[in-house]
Amino acid sequence: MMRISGKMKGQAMRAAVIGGGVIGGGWVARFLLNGWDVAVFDPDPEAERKLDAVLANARAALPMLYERSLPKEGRLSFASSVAEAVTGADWVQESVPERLDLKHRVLAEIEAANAEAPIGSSTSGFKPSELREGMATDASVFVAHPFNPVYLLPLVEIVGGEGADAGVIARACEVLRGIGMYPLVIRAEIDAHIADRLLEAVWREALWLVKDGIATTGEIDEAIRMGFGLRWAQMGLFETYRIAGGEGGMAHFVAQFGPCLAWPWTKLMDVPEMTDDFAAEIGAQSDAQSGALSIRELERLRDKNLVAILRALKREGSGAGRVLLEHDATLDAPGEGVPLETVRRVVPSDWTDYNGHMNESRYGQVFSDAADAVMAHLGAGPDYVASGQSFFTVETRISYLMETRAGERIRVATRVMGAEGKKLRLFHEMEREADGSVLATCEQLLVHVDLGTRRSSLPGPDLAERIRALAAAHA
Ligand SMILES: NC(=O)C1=CN([C@@H]2O[C@H](COP(=O)(O)OP(=O)(O)OC[C@H]3O[C@@H](n4cnc5c(N)ncnc54)[C@H](O)[C@@H]3O)[C@@H](O)[C@H]2O)C=CC1
Ligand SMILES: C[N+](C)(C)CC(=O)CC(=O)[O-]
Repeated sequence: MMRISGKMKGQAMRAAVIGGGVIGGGWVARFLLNGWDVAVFDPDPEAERKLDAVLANARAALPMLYERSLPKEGRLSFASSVAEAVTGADWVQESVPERLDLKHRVLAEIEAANAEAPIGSSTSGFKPSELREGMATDASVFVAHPFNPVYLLPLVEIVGGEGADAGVIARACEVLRGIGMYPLVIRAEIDAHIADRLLEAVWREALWLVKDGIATTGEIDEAIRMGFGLRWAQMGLFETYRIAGGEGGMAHFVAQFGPCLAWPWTKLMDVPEMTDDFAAEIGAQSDAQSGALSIRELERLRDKNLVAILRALKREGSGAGRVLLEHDATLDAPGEGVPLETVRRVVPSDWTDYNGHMNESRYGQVFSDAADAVMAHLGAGPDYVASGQSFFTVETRISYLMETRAGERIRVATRVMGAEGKKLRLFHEMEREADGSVLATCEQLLVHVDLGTRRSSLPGPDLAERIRALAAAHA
């Protein structure tokens, strides 16, 4: 009977990743950057070098998604066998190539060395019942199918299949949420789960379009990224089509476009034969389209775009942006020490401008966030605002001392410099975490406000006393 470790917050959790290729490497990054220790086993002598490249990309991208710091990065180790990697692990993620005989062999080795940890398989297409065929116990492996790049995209399709332990699936989902992912539990096992079934239909049609000489690989990509690809990222398929039905919604959409399903718009199950010539033609078109950049360069471009898209979705709380907001809320908030630490984060790339450094408007945001953290520390956070009282900033003076670049970790230390009646004076210092250099300072004057009258007002005696105590501590 498998279980998930009952370790408490603060205790290092350990994942074992078996197979450190494209997907295994992504899992390693996702776990490590969320504070888990990770042991990897991969017989490829180049595995460590390749993993380093994936990790460098992940470190440059994932932390930018958050308004708070991710936990301290975990420790990475390379094991010399499956058994060594999985012994004592709290989670095992199998990510070896998509061959059932190989998966059976590796899963049996995992099970022999660790009969307790849940074993997620990254398989794109195999059903859990197929994976379990070679195993001694009944339900120790389930499908945990991620999407590339695993360190940025939240979706993991979870398929337990018949006989899976519902409690373990529920706990597995909790673990995945803890590392910022979105587990989608699929109720029935089918070949290729949900998403790859959809993707394969699109892939088949795209191959036909190339094969029939209708479109090149580049034209097909433009058809996706200039139009429906953008829609899919934020509303998916059904919600998008509901809107496409106008005020009549889905009913009108189905009435209008339902008959098209019977027309020869698609070739579906008719698969173009992948002859050597056809494979070479696709390869040549793809080289002409994207060959100017190396795969690593393309990965970095992809990651930058994904970070920007995800951060835009986060602003609206839509789609994957909602997952990010929820994960942000679980990360440790600053708000300790004298002076008070009020911001700790990474500078996202969309905060930089044509001069290649953080734009001045973003300093305003950082210091505004710092003031919010002071308010929360004083017990004047969102609940206080909802009760009809708040602070307004009436004056800000920022000194830009050094350049701040994308990807840098910054922290803000804040002192209460004075508190007289309705007025609260703050002084913020923004530092580069790596060397403690002061990058900018900010003097801020806030005034306590009654949100009912929208005029300045004295804070109540309890808040006034907390402000006085903090000012005294910072004097
Ligand atoms: N590439 C993709 O877009 C996606 C792949 N997947 C699934 O993830 C799994 C892995 O696929 P990729 O990472 O793309 O393949 P890959 O070829 O990039 O990586 C597989 C890795 O497994 C290693 N390996 C081979 N035999 C091994 C063994 N006995 N023990 C440990 N490691 C071994 C290889 O050296 C290689 O580094 C497959 O099941 C695939 O279906 C899932 C989502 C997306
Ligand atoms: C091509 N693929 C079947 C391996 C793709 C996936 O499984 C998911 C993805 O990341 O597209």
